[in-house]
Amino acid sequence: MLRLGIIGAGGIASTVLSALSAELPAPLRSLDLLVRPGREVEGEALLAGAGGLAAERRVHAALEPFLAQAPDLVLECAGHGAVRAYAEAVLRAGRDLVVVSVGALADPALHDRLRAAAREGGARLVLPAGAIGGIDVLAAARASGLEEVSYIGRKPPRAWAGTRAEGLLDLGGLTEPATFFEGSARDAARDYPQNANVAATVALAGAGFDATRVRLVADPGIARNQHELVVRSAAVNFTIRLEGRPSAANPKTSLGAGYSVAREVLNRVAPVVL
Ligand SMILES: NC(=O)C1=CN([C@@H]2O[C@H](COP(=O)(O)OP(=O)(O)OC[C@H]3O[C@@H](n4cnc5c(N)ncnc54)[C@H](OP(=O)(O)O)[C@@H]3O)[C@@H](O)[C@H]2O)C=CC1
Ligand SMILES: O=C([O-])CC(=O)C(=O)O
Repeated sequence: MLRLGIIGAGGIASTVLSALSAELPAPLRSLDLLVRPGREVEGEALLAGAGGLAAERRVHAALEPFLAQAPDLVLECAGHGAVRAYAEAVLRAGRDLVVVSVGALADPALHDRLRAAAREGGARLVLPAGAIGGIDVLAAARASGLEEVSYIGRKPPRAWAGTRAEGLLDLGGLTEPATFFEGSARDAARDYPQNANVAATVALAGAGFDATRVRLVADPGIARNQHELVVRSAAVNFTIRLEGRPSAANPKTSLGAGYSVAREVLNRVAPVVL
C-alpha cells in the first residue's frame, strides 16, 4: 500500500485525485498534501472529496512535517516555484518525485542539483508526459539520431491571459491566430512557466532545450489546447497533434496533464507497467 504525497491543491491535484479514485485497485495507505501557509482550507476541501482514497489524510503547510510522513512517492502539482522550493529536499530525503512543472528544469543549475539530489538520496525524479504525447517514440528514437524536433502550442486567447503574451498581443481583440513566440524550448519554458512545460518535456526526451524549436500561438478559433509535435529522426518520422480539453480550474492547463500524473501512480502499484 502506497503512502502518497502531493504538493499543490489546484486543478492538476484535483484531476489526479479523481483519476485515482476511479482507477486505484486498493486504497492508499496515506495521503498527505503540502499547501502554502494560509491555504490549508483549500487543502482540506480537496481531501474531503477524496474520502475513499485513504483512511489517513493530512494537510501540511511546511515541508518538514510533510516529509516526516515518509511518502513513497511525491507528486509536484504546483508550479515552477514549488520545484525550486521543494524538489531537491524531497529527493535528498530519498522520496521518489514526479515533477509536472518540467519547465523548471530549463534552469541548468537546478536541473544539475536535482540530478545530484536524486543520486545521493537514492531516489528517482520522474517526468511524466503531461499534456503531450509521443514522448515514448521520441525518447526511443533519440539513440538513432534526431534531425528535427519542433513543438507548436496553440491555445485559446484566455489561456494566455496573465502571461508575457498579454504584452505582445491584444488577446481580447484577436480575430485570427497569432504567433507570439518562436524560439528554443529553453526560452519558451522560462518565459511561459504555466504554458510551456510540455516544450521542456519534449526537449528532455529528445534534442535538448536549445535544439528543440517551439512556436506558441493564441488562436481565437479554437476551444481546446492543441499540441503538435513534429519529429524527424534516422529511425522514425512522426507528427502528432493532440486536442486537450482545458481544465475547469485553470484554462492554461489541459485536463490530460493530471491524468498523465495519475498514471505514474497507477504504474507504481500495478503488476504490469504500461
Ligand atoms: N507537464 C505538463 O503537461 C503541464 C504542467 N503544468 C504545470 O503544473 C502546474 C500546476 O498546474 P494547475 O494545477 O493547473 O495549476 P493551479 O493554479 O490550478 O494549481 C496550482 C496549485 O499549486 C499551489 N502552489 C503553487 N506554489 C506552491 C508552493 N510553493 N507550495 C505549495 N503549493 C503551491 C497553488 O496554490 P496558490 O493558489 O496558493 O498559488 C495551487 O493550489 C503549472 O503551474 C505548471 O507548472 C501545467 C500544465 C501542463
Ligand atoms: O496543459 C497544457 O496544455 C500544457 C501546459 O500548460 C504546459 O505545458 O505547461
